[in-house]
Amino acid sequence: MSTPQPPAAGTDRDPGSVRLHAYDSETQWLWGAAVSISSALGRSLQERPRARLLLSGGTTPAPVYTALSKAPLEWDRIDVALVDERWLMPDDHDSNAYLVRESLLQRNAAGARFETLTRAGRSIEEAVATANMHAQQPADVVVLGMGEDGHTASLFPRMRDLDRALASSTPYVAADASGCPGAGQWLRRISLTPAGLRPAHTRLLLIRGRKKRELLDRVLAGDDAHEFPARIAFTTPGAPLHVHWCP
Ligand SMILES: O=C(O)[C@H](O)[C@@H](O)[C@H](O)[C@H](O)COP(=O)(O)O
Repeated sequence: MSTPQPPAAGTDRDPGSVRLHAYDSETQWLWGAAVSISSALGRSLQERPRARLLLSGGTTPAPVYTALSKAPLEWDRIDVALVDERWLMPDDHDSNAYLVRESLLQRNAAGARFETLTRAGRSIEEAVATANMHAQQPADVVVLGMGEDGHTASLFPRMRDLDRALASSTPYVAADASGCPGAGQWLRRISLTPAGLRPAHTRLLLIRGRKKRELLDRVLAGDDAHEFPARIAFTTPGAPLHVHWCP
């Protein structure tokens, strides 16, 4: 069987509720994704006093966040929060909060209001309760990533309590990723759940590289989120999923 070829730059494919935006270069990808996020936020701000943006960490999205920080939006009307977090304080360089601060909350976006998931002196239970309180305001835009094991947010294949997280009625849960190699050294985490993703108006998945493109095909070929938790990105009812990919 031949390797599936990605569509040409900028072409869109629509297998149901998933739209693939495939670009030839990193530059096209980061601007394509940044413009999509910024347009969605701009539309929300026309309709509501404030907009809410949920962001993932990982090694992929920083260039998109840097491009987005230059968008001419009314950033003081935008609340930025996290899809997930390792159980690290926001000033830890390995935290997702640190990544978002360094890449997005600069330039025009410096005036956005930022909600970290962790805070000194707060237990993980208190942090989850606070996240669930803030999430009463549904997200306008959710930016997801996908690990090479098919995880998204901090929902890992074979994670203890994955069932509970997938079935949770609350938008955030505490996660124990012991025994999940994809979690690296950060085993205690806080994660968005399908219940938290469901009300979002716009969903994006940012991925790069041939391996993730091939993984995406496998992920899209089924619907069991236990095998690949990233499937919640398109199996959770609600907005279509926009996948932005480049080699
Ligand atoms: O805290 C995290 O690890 C992230 O929020 C996580 O969900 C990320 O989006 C994926 O791991 C993809 O990461 P990469 O882009 O590094 O593959």
